[in-house]
Amino acid sequence: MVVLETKDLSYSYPDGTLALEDINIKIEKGKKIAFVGRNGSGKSTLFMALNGTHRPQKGQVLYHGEPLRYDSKSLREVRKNVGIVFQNSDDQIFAPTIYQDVAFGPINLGYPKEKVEKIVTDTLEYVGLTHLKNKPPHHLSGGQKKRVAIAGIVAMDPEIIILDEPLSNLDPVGADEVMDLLNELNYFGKTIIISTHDVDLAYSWADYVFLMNNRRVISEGVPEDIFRQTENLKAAYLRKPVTLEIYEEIKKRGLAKIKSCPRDIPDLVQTLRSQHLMWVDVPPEVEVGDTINLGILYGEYAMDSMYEAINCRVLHIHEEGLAIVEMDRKALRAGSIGIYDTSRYSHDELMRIIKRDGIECVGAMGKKSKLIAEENDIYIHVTSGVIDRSILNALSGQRCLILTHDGMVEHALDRIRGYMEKSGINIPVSVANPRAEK
Ligand SMILES: Nc1ncnc2c1ncn2[C@@H]1O[C@H](COP(=O)(O)OP(=O)(O)OP(=O)(O)O)[C@@H](O)[C@H]1O
Repeated sequence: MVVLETKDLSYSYPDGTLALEDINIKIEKGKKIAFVGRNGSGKSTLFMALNGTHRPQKGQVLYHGEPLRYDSKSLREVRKNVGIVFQNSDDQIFAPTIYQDVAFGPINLGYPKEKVEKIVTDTLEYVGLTHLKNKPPHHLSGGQKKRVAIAGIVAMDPEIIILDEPLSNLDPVGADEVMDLLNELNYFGKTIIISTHDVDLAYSWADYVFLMNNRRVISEGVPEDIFRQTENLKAAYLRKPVTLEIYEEIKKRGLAKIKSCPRDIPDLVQTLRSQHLMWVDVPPEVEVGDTINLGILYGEYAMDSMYEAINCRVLHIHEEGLAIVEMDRKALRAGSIGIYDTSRYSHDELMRIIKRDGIECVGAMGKKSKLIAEENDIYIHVTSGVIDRSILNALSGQRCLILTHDGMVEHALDRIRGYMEKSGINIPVSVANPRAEK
C-alpha cells in the first residue's frame, strides 16, 4: 500500500534556488526507505515537502492518495502522521526539560493530562531516557539528544517517521543505538524514511533506496540493484558498499558459490565457496562427481567450528584410486542461540539460564536489555547488529544468549530460522524463558 507519494513535484526556495525538480516517488507502508545522495542533492528539502513544511510551486504530495492541503488544520493532521526528526537535534529540542520536550507534541494534539503523562512515561522508557527526564536537554550527549528528538516524534505515534541524516555526529555506539531503535519501530509497523550519505548503511538496512543527485531522483529500487549501478553511483558522487565490493571480488575469482547478493556479513560468509581440495584414496566403485563422507574433524583440524563433518565431492580420479576431492565442511556443533525475553525478566532466572546453558556470548538488543545486563554485571559481548553477530558466533561454536523483549523475540527467531533455511546449517535456537503454557 502506498502511504506517501509525490507527483511532478518541484520546489524553489524564496531566494530562487531550485532545490527539487520533477520528483515522482511512492513510499510503501511499513518499509525501510533510504534516500541517498551527496550534500545539497535535495534530500532535506524533499523531506520538508513531504510533511507540508515546504509547499511546492509545482506538483503535489499525496498522503494515502489525498493531495496535501495547506490550511493549518490539514497541516496539523499531516504532521501528526508524518513526523520529521531533523538532522540537528538542537533545531528540534527546545523545552526546559526532556520530559516537557517529549510532552510537547501530545499536549499540542489536545490529549488529556493523564494520557499525556502515560505517553511520555512510556516513550521515555522505550528510548531508555527515563533516568534523564528532568534534565535540561542541552546537558545531553549528541546520541542522547538524538533519542530525545526521536522520542518527541514517537510520542505523537505517527504512521511515518522521517529522519534527516539520523547518524550524523554520532559515535558508533550512539549510531548503533539509534539504528536499533529505528529497526524496532519499523518492526512494530512504522514506515521509516532516512536520508544518508552512508552507502554501507543504506545497502544493508534499507528495503528500498532512492538515489538523489542535483535536485532529482536519478534511480530507485532494491539496494542490490541500486548499488550495482556503477554509473549512477558515480554520477551521484557515491561509492559502492563495502560488502558488495568484497562480494564482487570474490565472484570474479570464482570463489562465490551463490549468485544472490549478500547484504550483511553472515550472508557474505555464506557466499564463500569452500576451496579445500585434497588428495584421498577412494575405493574402485567411486566415480567423479560422487559425494563421499570423510568423517569428522575436530580441534585444530576443524576450521569453521569445534566439530565438522566433512563431505567431499570427487573432482578427479587419478591412477590407482587416488582422487582430488573438494571438501565441504559442515559445523556439527554450531553452538546455539538462546533468546531471553526481558519483558519477563527475573534476576534469578536470568543468572540461572546463563549458568545452566554455559553462555559464552551475551548480546543485548535495545536500551532496556542493556540496562538489565548492566544492573547484573553481565558483560555484553555484542551490542550492535546483535542477531547477525550471534549467528556468526554460534557458527563458530559459541553458546550465545540474546537479551531482547516482546515482539523482537519473534523477530530474532525469524531471522535466525531464515538464515538456517538459506544456509542449510542448523543452529539450535530457542526462547530461554518461554511464556508459560496456560
Ligand atoms: N533555506 C534555503 N534557502 C535557499 N536555498 C536553500 C535553502 N536550504 C537549502 N537550500 C539549497 O537547496 C538545495 C538542496 O538542499 P538540501 O538541504 O535539501 O540538500 P540535502 O541533500 O539535504 O543536503 P545535505 O546532505 O547537506 O543535508 C541546495 O542547493 C541548498 O543550497
